[in-house]
Amino acid sequence: MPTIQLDAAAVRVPLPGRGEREILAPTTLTLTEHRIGVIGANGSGKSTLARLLNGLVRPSSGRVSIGGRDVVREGAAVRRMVGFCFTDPAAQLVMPTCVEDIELSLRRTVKDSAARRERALGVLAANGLADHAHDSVHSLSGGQRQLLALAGVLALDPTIVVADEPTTLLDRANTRRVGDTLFGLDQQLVLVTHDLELAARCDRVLVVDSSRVVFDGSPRGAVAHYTDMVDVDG
Ligand SMILES: Nc1ncnc2c1ncn2[C@@H]1O[C@H](COP(=O)(O)OP(=O)(O)OP(=O)(O)O)[C@@H](O)[C@H]1O
Repeated sequence: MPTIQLDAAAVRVPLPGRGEREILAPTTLTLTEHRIGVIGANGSGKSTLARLLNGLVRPSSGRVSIGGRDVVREGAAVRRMVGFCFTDPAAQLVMPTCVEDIELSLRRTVKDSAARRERALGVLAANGLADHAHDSVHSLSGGQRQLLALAGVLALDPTIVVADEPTTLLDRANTRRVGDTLFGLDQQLVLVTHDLELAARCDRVLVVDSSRVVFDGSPRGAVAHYTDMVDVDG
């Protein structure tokens, strides 16, 4: 698996007229496991940590590298390596039909339009969406929409998939479907989630609280740490 490296990476945002606020404290991590979970309360800094990994957020200080490539200096190369899946697939799905949406993902990598259509249909089939190729994106269920957004990310053959709460908007059956797809991937997975069952399927889990990683270890230890924290805080 590629090495995800954070060296004292911190994120600060300006507070108008009041200096700065640290939304991620200096964080040092070396992540090489296949499946890495990130759990923690709302607003704790999980998305900020996830977004650092493909340059959607830049470190204010410190350094982040993916497979030895710096996310700031080699941003384009890193974005090719790291596919990012958002909580709300609407953030990613912009074309009228499913096949056109996958074609949009492929526009830079497959120049010939007939080859692009064929490849897009193959990607849909591989993700259980073959029957919906020519359907409107809006006619899909929430789970199918999330699978389509994920298919668009996978079409680009990333070496790492970062998924930021991809099941938060889904019911239990669709959570299981999307979870099974994510955990069936050969690629390295960084999964931000509120679903402790999904977190338990990871190889290593980080717990984030008040802008810092407060636990880093086994899924069992992480879930126990997190539930203790919630119980203490009420
Ligand atoms: N660009 C920004 N400017 C100002 N504040 C920000 C910015 N980005 C994030 N924040 C704040 O930083 C904190 C951490 O946000 P983040 O989205 O990383 O949390 P999270 O753990 O992913 O939360 P959730 O589970 O609700 O998605 C929040 O209080 C958020 O409002």
